[in-house]
Amino acid sequence: MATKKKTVPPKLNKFMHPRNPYRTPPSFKKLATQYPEFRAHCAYDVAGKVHLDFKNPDALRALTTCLLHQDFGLEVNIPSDRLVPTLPLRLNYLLWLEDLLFLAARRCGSVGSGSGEGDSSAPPPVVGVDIGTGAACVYPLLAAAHFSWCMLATETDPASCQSALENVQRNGLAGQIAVRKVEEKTILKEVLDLPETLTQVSTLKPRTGDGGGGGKCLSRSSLKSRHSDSQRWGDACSGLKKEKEGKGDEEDKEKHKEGSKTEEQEGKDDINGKEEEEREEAQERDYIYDFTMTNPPFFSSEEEADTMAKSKKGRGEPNAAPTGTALEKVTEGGEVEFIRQMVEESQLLRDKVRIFTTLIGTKAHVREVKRLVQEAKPTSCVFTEFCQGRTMRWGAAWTFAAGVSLSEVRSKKEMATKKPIVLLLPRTLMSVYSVPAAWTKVLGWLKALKVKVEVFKSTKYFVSANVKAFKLTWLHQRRRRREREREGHHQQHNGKGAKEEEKEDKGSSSKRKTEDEEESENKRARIETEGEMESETEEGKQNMEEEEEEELDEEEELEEEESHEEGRSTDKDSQHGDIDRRLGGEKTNKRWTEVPPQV
Ligand SMILES: C[S@@+](CC[C@H](N)C(=O)[O-])C[C@H]1O[C@@H](n2cnc3c(N)ncnc32)[C@H](O)[C@@H]1O
Repeated sequence: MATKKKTVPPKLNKFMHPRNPYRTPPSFKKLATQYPEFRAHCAYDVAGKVHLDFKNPDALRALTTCLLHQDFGLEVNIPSDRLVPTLPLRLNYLLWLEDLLFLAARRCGSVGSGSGEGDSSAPPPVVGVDIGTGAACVYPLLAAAHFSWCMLATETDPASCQSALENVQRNGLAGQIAVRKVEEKTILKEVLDLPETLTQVSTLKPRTGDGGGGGKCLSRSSLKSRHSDSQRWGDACSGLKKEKEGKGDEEDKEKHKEGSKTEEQEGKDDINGKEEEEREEAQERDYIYDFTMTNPPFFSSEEEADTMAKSKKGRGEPNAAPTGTALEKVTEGGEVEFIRQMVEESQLLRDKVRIFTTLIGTKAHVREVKRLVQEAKPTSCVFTEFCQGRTMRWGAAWTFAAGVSLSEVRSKKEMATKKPIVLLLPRTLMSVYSVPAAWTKVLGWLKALKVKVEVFKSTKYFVSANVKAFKLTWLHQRRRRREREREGHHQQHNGKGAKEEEKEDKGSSSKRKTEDEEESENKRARIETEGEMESETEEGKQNMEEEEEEELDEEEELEEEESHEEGRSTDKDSQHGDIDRRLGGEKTNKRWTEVPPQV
């Protein structure tokens, strides 16, 4: 009897964050040699290849704790009845945050609003908040060890809170990470604003010297240089590469000052005036927290958690064991309700927190979260996807800070899906063929079209701007093209015989089918990507929603990647899945070359 072939979804590692060290999977062989507790869960085949039993929660726990030790110098204890965090996803989220922070630093002065205590010349450290840190305290520990950020970690579950605290102390990071037990209904407002919390946070500072991950204080200035270096590994922030080519901000500023005002500069000044004002306003504001992050409990009830864990969704049995308790997985109203409350509270804390973020566990919730975030009317918001192994997660970030456009941070997947449009201006259009001259030309055209232009940065070498269309002329493009084609076809048809027409029809229908398939593929890619969406005008928003609705109607439910952890999913994370198939020291040795040098 023929057995049904199991569909294996494609691996998404190439879309992992460019600086994620686990883009190249770790060597199990090496890990097994170094860590007996990991070796205890390994089996060797005749070729000497190491296999891990992903269905065994203890094996998953050993993998995570050994990697945390090997790669970040962290000693972490994960209680046997608590969630085992997978590291590739955790790093993807943190690295995305780093990109957002860099953007905020570039756009509105200092990032790092916590204490710069003791040394008045030292730039203030980055201070972040992890809501629902879990027993491992994984995000704060990685944030402290690898990025040198200071963290406030909150947790409702007393046992997890105690375990988190012990993990922090075990790693000598109590001066850099504060852990607070909070009440269930508390998310942001009731904890971030408390005088006790503020006192606690004001004493935090990055550990001097080289922490586990080798990080040093990642303040505003170091964020800048870290990112310049990191461009060698990838272009997480659009436009940054070109900025580098522009030989740095300072030099540009000087040149700007020195030169007399040219025609081009006057054109720019118009737009940049408002931008400057916004930037100054943002600089004046003193944020206590640079960001908040959370991996919210996902389910609304234990029954839902069970059903989801058992649901195969056409992907076969879970490859890895679900870990975590109901306490960690369930919250009243589920993930969306948790995020709704957080968004609501973020409006009250707009002057205390620079960037709010959340992880979204399933694609089905992304649209609702977008709506919630946009309704809060942030100055900017962005949505992204986190790809690792065969698992996808989504992220949302929003800010009320002036002059920050979060959508400048693009995910690799989005960049790969959306091809850039390249237009070359003919030399004959300008007497001087330079970037400023070209920009003046383009700006003239855009003004004539009454298009809204927001300039992010303008130098001698490049201009980065956000251009918002006056109205959505591209909507229903496909339908319109079809109509045009049909009209043309009818006109032709009048002068042709029936046989000839039939022949043609066959040809065009197969061609149409291929076009349809192609279009559908593109849409699928677009929907899967769910790229960033800036706050738009009301009309824009509505149109965008219509467009999305159309896409979703046509595509129906896209298969979602879900992870083993928290019982959310059926598929393994790359950390737990890919790696056993890729052994060998060479790849492993190369792994860390993907991480930019610590600043
Ligand atoms: C899905 S787990 C995430 C744990 C960890 N951050 C991680 O990513 O591995 C969610 C955690 O949030 C905690 N939690 C639930 N509601 C909370 C709230 N209102 N404030 C703080 N923590 C909460 C749960 O106890 C649980 O530990």
